[in-house]
Amino acid sequence: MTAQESINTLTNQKGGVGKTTTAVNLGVGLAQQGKKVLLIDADAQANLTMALGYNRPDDLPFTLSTVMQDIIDDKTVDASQGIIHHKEGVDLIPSNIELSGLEVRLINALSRESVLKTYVNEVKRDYDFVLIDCMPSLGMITINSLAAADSVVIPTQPHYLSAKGLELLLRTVSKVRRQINPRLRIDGILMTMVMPRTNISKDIIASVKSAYGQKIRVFDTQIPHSVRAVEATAEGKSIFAYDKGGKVAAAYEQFAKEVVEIGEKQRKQNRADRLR
Ligand SMILES: Nc1ncnc2c1ncn2[C@@H]1O[C@H](COP(=O)(O)OP(=O)(O)OP(=O)(O)O)[C@@H](O)[C@H]1O
Ligand SMILES: [Mg+2]
Repeated sequence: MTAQESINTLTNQKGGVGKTTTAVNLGVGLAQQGKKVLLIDADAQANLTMALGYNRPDDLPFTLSTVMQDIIDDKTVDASQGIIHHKEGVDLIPSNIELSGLEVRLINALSRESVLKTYVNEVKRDYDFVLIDCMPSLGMITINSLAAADSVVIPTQPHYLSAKGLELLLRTVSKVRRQINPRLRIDGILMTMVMPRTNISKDIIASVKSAYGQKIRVFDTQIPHSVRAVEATAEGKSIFAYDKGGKVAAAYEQFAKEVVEIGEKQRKQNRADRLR
């Protein structure tokens, strides 16, 4: 497999829907499929950084805000500096609270939408997948993530799915596509924390499929609700390291395979389009 399969951003401006949990477990799941994966923590809350066991992100000397600030200041960036090689087989650009200050500084920066893209372009050749974990907002850093990405994965808790919220996100993606990043695709909606036996989950998933299924894929994989997922994060481990035989690990393994498959189909499609 060639490098640079895909740069995916996990976005939903709704908080607590499973973006970070999906970034960790999709990332490690892809690494277990033999892919080289870089995880980028694009949230000042640093949940992704902490979910991988770095409990004191504010002590880290080198984070996403360091590189992005260097790019804004037009300094040369040593792209590999500060990348953490994690023992579960993924690489990580961590984050900390300093990223919240950057949100404001970006407003006056030159090419303010493409600072993260400049960085990703430097590092992506070393990876098959770059996964960007967004914060729950549609601010400048999230716009930077959408500008840097090839595609968007939208984790959604069926319980909280708000049609209005999804519309806003889809409008933002369309706007980014028109104005900044024409190649941006939506890979699909991932149902997280699903309680399979409850009617509310079933009804909401069915209504999402009927409302959006024509335009947007709803991934076949659904991530079940389980306290194991919460415990794994608290321990600073992926679900594969924490509860390998459990249903959440099985679901994220299946999701990683689904993402690889979709990527392969997409590349075939891109090649066919180029030949046309
Ligand atoms: N499959 C699951 N089953 C049960 N709880 C889960 C599951 N996935 C995630 N959680 C828990 O739900 C909470 C929110 O998850 P997570 O932090 O991944 O969401 P997020 O979208 O990244 O949140 P934010 O918007 O704050 O960045 C966390 O406490 C997490 O441990
Ligand atoms: Mg998060």
